[in-house]
Amino acid sequence: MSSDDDVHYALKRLFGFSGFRPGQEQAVRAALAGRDVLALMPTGAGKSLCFGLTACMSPGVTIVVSPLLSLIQDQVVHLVRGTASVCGGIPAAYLSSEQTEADCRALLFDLHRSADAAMERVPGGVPGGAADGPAPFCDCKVLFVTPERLCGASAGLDAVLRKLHAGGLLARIVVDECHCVSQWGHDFRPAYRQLGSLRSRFPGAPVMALTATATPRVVEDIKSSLAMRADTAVVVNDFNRPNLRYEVRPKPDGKAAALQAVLDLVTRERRPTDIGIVYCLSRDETEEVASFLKRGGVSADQYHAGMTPLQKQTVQRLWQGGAVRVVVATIAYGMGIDCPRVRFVVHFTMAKSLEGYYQESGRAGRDGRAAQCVLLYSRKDVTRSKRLITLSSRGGKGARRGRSGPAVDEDRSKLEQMQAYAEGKDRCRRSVLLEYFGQRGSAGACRGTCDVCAPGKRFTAATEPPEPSSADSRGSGASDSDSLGGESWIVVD
Ligand SMILES: Nc1ncnc2c1ncn2[C@@H]1O[C@H](COP(=O)(O)OP(=O)(O)OP(=O)(O)O)[C@@H](O)[C@H]1O
Repeated sequence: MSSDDDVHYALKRLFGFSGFRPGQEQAVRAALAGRDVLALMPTGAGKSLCFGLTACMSPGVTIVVSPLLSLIQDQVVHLVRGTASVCGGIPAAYLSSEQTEADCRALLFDLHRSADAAMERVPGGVPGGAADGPAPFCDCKVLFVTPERLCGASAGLDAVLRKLHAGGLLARIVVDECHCVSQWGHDFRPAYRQLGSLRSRFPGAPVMALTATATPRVVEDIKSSLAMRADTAVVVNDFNRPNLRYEVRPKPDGKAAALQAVLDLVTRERRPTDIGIVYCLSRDETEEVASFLKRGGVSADQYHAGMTPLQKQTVQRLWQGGAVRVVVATIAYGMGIDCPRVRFVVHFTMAKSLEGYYQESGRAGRDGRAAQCVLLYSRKDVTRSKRLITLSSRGGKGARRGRSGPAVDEDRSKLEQMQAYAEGKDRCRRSVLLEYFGQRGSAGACRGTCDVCAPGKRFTAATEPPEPSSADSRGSGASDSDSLGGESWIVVD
């Protein structure tokens, strides 16, 4: 186990941060003590640091399973470039189908070499690894892979992992966005289910699982699906995002009026420099809304799963740079979008679950400053979503695949809870969200920052404190720790 000073020194030396955010230190310390860790931290809380720092402080290579290539690329860039000016860049890499054969082979070769060196250090090649002395240098400390790649038929990767494991250099297996493991989660991904086999494939390698959205039922499912140990440290943060202002407005009847409502919101209620996201249900709808906004003089672009990786990257880059103000997106624009200064998130169509809503609206205000989250609600949209759920059991177009029986019932029940949130007139929006994640005792957390607690109030830019002079309040990455999200954390042993 590392001493207090070691962990703080490494945080400053590697990431340039002078303090931890809530929950980070507990997760890192438990992991460094060799325990499995399940961390539930709200969007933007800094989950990547939990595995990044732990990886740097552990001998060997940490494998990070992440659901999307775009997310993986983003995380690698953040780890390597984000720390470049502080420590020269944490060595991270990824394996994907988009890399050339030669690049994949070079990376696997490097890992093989490290594992061989580890075996040579031990008399007779008996695995002993880290405990037997300083680990040999390995060019890669964090290796990102998709679940399909890790559990699929990649013989090269499998051989490397076995060798690293035998040499005691498989430091940890991290399952990012681990709610994808669960059928009861809102983003179930069949390949995540197979990750449970990693425990028997690599006995002794600790597991760290991270998510921003998991109900108590999903937490139990994650623990058993990943075969996490009985003494797993469960680090649960306060999910409250005090800087987000929640509001539900009736969506005007008729397409033209609904589109005008979004345009008004983006132009009249926001500053011309504010960037934001408008979520829609379908690709066609994103195109329609983006075109309308553009005709209304707003620089907007659409983003959905039907676009090429290059098109998606371009939109994301332009938006993060401020050249595009509004991204009109399906839920494909969600996990891993890490732009600190998003001032508004509008749901043109209701999310299909409260987890989805929490995660999508949670893209706003990651710099800790006030941000507006508006849901435009119409019963017709509920009907559309219900139809998609029914289609999903038959594998219809635009529907979630692979849903059947109890999972479809679960989807219906989640939609009903979302509908209840939208139609609720007397329950604080914030409390409904927090209680959904099992965080009771949230009364008083809102302080008039939702439309139920402050009836008739509009949480526009005019009601927010003035912008600081520097456009990006995150700064160089060498900032102090800030209190994004709640102040408290709980560790359940
Ligand atoms: N201790 C800290 N002090 C200051 N900034 C931090 C700290 N930890 C993380 N950050 C910054 O916070 C931002 C968000 O971190 P990160 O992307 O890991 O969040 P996340 O929890 O993975 O969010 P999401 O679930 O939405 O993807 C990053 O830019 C990161 O550099």
